[in-house]
Amino acid sequence: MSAQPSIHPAQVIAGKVHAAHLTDTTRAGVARFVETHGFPPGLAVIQVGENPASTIYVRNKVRKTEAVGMRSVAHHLPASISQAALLDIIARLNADPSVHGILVQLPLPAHISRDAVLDAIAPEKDVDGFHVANAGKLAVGRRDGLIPCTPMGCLILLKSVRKNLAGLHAVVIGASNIVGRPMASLLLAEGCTVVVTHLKTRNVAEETRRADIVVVAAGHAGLVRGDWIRPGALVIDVGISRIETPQGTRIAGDVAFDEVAPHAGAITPVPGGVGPMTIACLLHNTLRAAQSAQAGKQKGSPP
Ligand SMILES: Nc1nc2c(c(=O)[nH]1)N[C@@H](CN(C=O)c1ccc(C(=O)N[C@@H](CCC(=O)O)C(=O)O)cc1)CN2
Ligand SMILES: [Mg+2]
Repeated sequence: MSAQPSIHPAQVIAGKVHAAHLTDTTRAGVARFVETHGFPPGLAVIQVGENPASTIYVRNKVRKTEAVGMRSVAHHLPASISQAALLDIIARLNADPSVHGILVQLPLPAHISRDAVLDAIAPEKDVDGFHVANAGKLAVGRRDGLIPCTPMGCLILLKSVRKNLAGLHAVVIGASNIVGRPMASLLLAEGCTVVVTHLKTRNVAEETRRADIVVVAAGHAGLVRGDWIRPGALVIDVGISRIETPQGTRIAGDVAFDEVAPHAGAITPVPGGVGPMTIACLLHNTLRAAQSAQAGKQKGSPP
């Protein structure tokens, strides 16, 4: 009998199921919070302009925030709003004790500085984890900051298939502040050897072929091909692109799923993989921010 190549279909990681579990845990935590303090955690969501994808994500965030028993405050602002007026709204939310989390949906219109807006959010209310203070804490290995939701979701999914990631070789494709860089910091904190590839990397496939873990956040549909992946590797696909096909629009990830799945040990699908974890982690961060705010008050209150 001739030897057959050892091809085992990958475990498909059900992000939706993991997101539902995390959301259940948050819902229970919110109930305990309300019982203890007599009011719910509050999340303010700011959307600027009419980006259709943002409208869907914001609507989902509001719905899911309320579904776990938290209070949601939505601000939908015109695309023409000035940066100063937006900063003013953020300042008011920073000062509002009933608001524990604040997020500004990205992308922002071109006339507004993303960094100026994100850094205006009080770091302890920055439930996206994008403020430079939270990014800095993560980068230096501190655990007391708020962690960006998508990379946190990726890590939870990775650990659902392999508890101990120490010593593994991880390759992150994409160096954005929202996914790639914080993902690299989280993997480093888990004990991985981490390579971050980006637009200027000469041969990305050469890097991924060595990897036990590949996290792809490139925004380039189907970038990662079957022969980029070493047998048994864990593959996390953060990409979401809308592709026009003769059958209509379809959502595609950055990984050519049908080619990669036969080689991978485990792989996330798109849709239904990382995406649902992003909002579940946002709710988790909001509860955590509310708990920290209350603990801070108790510490600071007179005996
Ligand atoms: N302030 C922020 N802005 C943006 C973030 C963010 O975390 N904070 N991330 C993305 C958008 N995003 C949440 O805001 C987000 C993207 C995708 C999903 C999701 O569940 N995707 C589904 C597919 C849904 C579809 O498009 O049809 C999936 O992958 O299964 C949730 C949240 C950019 N902006
Ligand atoms: Mg396999």
